[in-house]
Amino acid sequence: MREFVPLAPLHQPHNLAGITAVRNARPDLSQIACFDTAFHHGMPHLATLTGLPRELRDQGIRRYGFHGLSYEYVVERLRSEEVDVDGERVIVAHLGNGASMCALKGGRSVETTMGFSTLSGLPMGTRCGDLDPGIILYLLTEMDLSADRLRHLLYEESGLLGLSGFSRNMQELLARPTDHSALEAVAYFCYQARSHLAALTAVLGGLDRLVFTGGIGANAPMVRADICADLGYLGVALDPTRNTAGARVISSAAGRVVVEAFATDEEQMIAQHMRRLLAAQPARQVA
Ligand SMILES: Nc1ncnc2c1ncn2[C@@H]1O[C@H](COP(=O)(O)OP(=O)(O)O)[C@@H](O)[C@H]1O
Ligand SMILES: CC(=O)OP(=O)(O)O
Ligand SMILES: [Mg+2]
Repeated sequence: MREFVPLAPLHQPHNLAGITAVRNARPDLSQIACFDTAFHHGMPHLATLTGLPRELRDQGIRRYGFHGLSYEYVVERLRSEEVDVDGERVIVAHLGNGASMCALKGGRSVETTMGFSTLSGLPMGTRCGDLDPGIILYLLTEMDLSADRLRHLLYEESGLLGLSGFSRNMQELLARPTDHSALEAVAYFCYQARSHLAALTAVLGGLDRLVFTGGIGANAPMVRADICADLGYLGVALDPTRNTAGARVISSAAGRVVVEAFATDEEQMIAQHMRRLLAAQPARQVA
C-alpha cells in the first residue's frame, strides 16, 4: 500500500499511519482497507487510458479515479429510494476539499474527472486540477523547482487557496463577496466544474439526473447555481427558491434533468463493506 503514496500523497500517508498504529497496539487484530478507487474499476478501457506510450500503462500509469466510496454511497442511496438509477444517465458532483465528478450508466462509473492521482480534473481546495503538462516541464527546467517543491505547489498551494491567496475554504471565500481574488477563485472553480460537467454529458450521451454532494456540493447554493447557469441546453434548470432553501430536489419543473443535493457518507460505505466482508467470512473469535 506504500506504493500508492504518490497517487494520493495528501491521503495515503494518513491511511497508513492509522493501520500502523493499530498494528502496533493490537497486532492480533485483522484490518480491512477499502479502496476509494474500487468503484471505478469497471470503467470502459478507453476511460482508463492516458495519451502516454503503451509501455507506461503496463507499469500502472493509467487512470484510476477516486471518491469511489462517495459515488457508491450516492448510487446505493438512490437505489434504496427506488430511483431507477440503473436506467438513467447520472452525473454525481462530489465537491469538497477534494473535488471530482463521475458519470454513471447502469449505476456504474463510466468516466470520472480524477485519474492517476487526486490532482486531475476540477480545481480543489489546495490542488490545481487539470494543468497543461508543459507548465510542469517549464517549472522543472526553467524555474528549477525540485520535485518536492513541485509536489507541494500542485497539492497544497494551488486551487482555491492559490487563486484567492488566503483560503482553501469555500465558505470563507463566499463570505468575502467584495474581494476580487476570492470572487475569481470561486468563479474559476464553478467555470471548470461546468466545463467538466458538459464533457461528462457527452460521454453519457445526455443527462437525466445530477447530484451535488461533498461539503460544497451539499451546502453551497451559490456554487450550485453558478455551475448550473447556462446549462439550459442540457435540460438543467434550477428552482432558485428550492436551491437556496437547501431542498433535496433543487431543479424546477422547467428542467428535464432532476437535480438534487444531499450529503455523502463515505464512512457508512466503509462500514457496509466491512460488514459484508465479515459476514462472508467464517466466524472468528473476537478478542
Ligand atoms: N455551508 C457551506 N457553504 C459553503 N461551503 C461549505 C459549507 N459547508 C461546508 N462547505 C465547504 O465544504 C468544503 C469541505 O468539504 P468536505 O466534503 O467536508 O471536505 P473533505 O474533502 O475534507 O471531506 C470546504 O470548502 C467548506 O468551506
Ligand atoms: C480522494 C480525495 O480527494 O478525497 P478528499 O476529497 O477527502 O480530499
Ligand atoms: Mg470528505
